[in-house]
Amino acid sequence: MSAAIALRADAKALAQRIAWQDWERTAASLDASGHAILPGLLDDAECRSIAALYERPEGFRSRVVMARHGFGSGEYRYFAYPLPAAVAMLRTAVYPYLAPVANRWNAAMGLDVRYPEAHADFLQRCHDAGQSRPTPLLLRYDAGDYNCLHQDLYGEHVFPLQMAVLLSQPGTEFEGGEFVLTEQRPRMQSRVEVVPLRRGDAVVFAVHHRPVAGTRGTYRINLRHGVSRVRSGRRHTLGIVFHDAQ
Ligand SMILES: O=C(O)CCC(=O)C(=O)O
Ligand SMILES: [Fe+2]
Repeated sequence: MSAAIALRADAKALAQRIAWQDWERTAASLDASGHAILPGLLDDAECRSIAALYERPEGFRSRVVMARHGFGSGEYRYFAYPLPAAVAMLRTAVYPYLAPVANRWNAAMGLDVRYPEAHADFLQRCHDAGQSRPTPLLLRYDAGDYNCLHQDLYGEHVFPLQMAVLLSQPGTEFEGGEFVLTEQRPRMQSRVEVVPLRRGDAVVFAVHHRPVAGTRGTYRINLRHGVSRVRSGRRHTLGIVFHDAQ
């Protein structure tokens, strides 16, 4: 079998895995808690081959050493365009399932921005506004590394949901390094959620805020995400942000 045929077969399998996710449950979970797990989005071979790209810098536009910026410890690289096929597929094929949630959230929060059905149309909006640098990224953490709580905002245009796929197996390849989310509710103390992921699972989560229905109407809560300290081993993640960067 030629490499091209193998690649097409993989693309079909990945497209099917995306389509077969329970998107109704995902939307309900996003509404209820601001995040949702997509189990087994990538298979082990895909996780391994995407993580291995980290050692091939020619496919990336930049490298960030987190400690230099006070972001934490560890490093990441932003992919260059054209994105690797699997990364591009994840971004364009997952987006249409999330756009209706994003539109509902904006309506609930009284925000006028609406998102088109196709990712290409949203990217065009970003690019027309000068946000044209690709934001999908690959992260690498070794023992002692962590990612401080943050929000991935890269300009005026923001798609309010993003996704991270865990590429390493907890318990065998690394220990610690939990994905965490915090929610800052108005006039209340912050709440933290630890998201249990296995290799190949993705977490979809709010980039910066989400609506919550209260007794006196809908209010907006502020979210941040990060990664607790990796206690041993090496942990890789693929980050999919749907807006591009200035
Ligand atoms: O490594 C992680 O799990 C989180 C990565 C992250 O901050 C992101 O994908 O935006
Ligand atoms: Fe992030």
